[in-house]
Amino acid sequence: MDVALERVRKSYGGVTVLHETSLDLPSGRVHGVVGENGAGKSTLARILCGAVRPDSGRVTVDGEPVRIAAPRDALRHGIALVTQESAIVPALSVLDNVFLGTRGRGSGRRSRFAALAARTGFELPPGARAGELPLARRQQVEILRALAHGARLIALDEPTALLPKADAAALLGLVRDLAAEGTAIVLVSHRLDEVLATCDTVTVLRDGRRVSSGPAAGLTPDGLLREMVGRPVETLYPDPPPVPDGAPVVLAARDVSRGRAVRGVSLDVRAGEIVGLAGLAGSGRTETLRLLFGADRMDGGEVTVAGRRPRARGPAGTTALGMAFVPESRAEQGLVLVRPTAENLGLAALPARRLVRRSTELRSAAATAAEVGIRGAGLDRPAWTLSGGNQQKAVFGKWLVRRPRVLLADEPTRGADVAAKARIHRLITGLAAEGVAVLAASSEVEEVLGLAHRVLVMRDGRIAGEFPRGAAGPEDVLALAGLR
Ligand SMILES: Nc1ncnc2c1ncn2[C@@H]1O[C@H](COP(=O)(O)OP(=O)(O)OP(=O)(O)O)[C@@H](O)[C@H]1O
Repeated sequence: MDVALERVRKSYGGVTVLHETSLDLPSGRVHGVVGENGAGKSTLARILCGAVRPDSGRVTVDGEPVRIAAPRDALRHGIALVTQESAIVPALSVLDNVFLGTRGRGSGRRSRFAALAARTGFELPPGARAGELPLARRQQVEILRALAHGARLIALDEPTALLPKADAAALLGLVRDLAAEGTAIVLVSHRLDEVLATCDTVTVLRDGRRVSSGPAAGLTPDGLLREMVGRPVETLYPDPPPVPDGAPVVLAARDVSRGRAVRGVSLDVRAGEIVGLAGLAGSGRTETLRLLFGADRMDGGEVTVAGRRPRARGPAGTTALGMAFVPESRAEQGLVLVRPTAENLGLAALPARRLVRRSTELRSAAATAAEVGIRGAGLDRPAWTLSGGNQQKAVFGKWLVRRPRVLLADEPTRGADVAAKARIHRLITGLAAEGVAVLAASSEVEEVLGLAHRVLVMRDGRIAGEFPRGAAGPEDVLALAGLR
């Protein structure tokens, strides 16, 4: 089955976000789509899968135009989209999500599920509530769903953004296998090296225009980056500013525990220090940050900020002491997507000033948006109209307004393009230079090593060890993390 986009165009409120763009997506091929945050990659993928209707242009299957008005129609034509912000039904089981909308019930489904799991290597509990799975695993549910529906074209929007290298490599291996069996794949990613290693062809989008499209062979990450941005970019991670001698401990955790996920974590972060939290998926990184912030209740242990215990339970108590938290899932926990971006940027400041003048809010939001480099439709538009990478910048911006004392960040650069990533790193080191204590977790070991003064490695809910800056490479960290 050969799918093609023919001269599709999309605009919102008079702003064209995708100019007439055509793409051929033949079966058995992996087609990469790259571009800066907001370039139009997700819009393209959503048009293909019926989640967005183009203003003009069409989708054809084997040369015949098809009517795709909704994701349901796309699935009927064998086209499925797997996004970063998961489209699963949280209250349903994994099994029910995978077979949602297909015929057949009962034991037949169980054995088909087992077959799909074996084929993909995904170890998913069929009876678990899908909403309880971590984000990276929910995406696996979506991939199984696409396969269960017999999809012949699967578009994957940043499928490796939350995966450590080994898991990312396994997923990309699966992508190649599916292509070898005849499935057409669209791969949207900011990891240019993996795009080049996995794709047969690559299309570069810039400001909603296709600037190039051709075989991946012969392309380099640097060359792609130049085409993406059309100007020189700063991509080097800055060295963190040195921590002054005698800088006081700001964030202290003692024996923090919750079930089997976090088992007696103790750590100190000093003013101006950036501490990285590394570990494999499921090692307890995300859970530890959530406990420190009070997003989940601890079974035992103590958290203090500058020696003081929170006076109220939960985030109310920790934010009052100056803690800020950039969560893993911006859509669920980071932003109120239906509200304007300006309001989101003012959110964290709310308890301090209960009544906000609209003009003050907009002015303050504009300053923050410029500081973090948000690009998109106006600040008065709902936050969901921002592209993924720009939403991530907004989550960051929201906390800058408050000038926190402690910043907890889980996957701080998820979905950010290469330039935006460097920008977020500069923001983090800038906060550290002002004396903020930073604890940042990432599934990307290189990122933690590049950013932090010191890296704590988690394994099975415990801190397995620690490396000062420059003392370890990615392999050392992964070995301590328990990578086989
Ligand atoms: N419903 C909408 N209303 C207004 N603007 C929108 C809407 N949806 C998308 N946009 C705008 O369209 C542009 C392209 O967004 P898109 O999500 O396709 O970018 P992207 O290349 O996928 O970016 P990222 O790498 O950040 O995910 C952005 O400027 C975005 O703000």
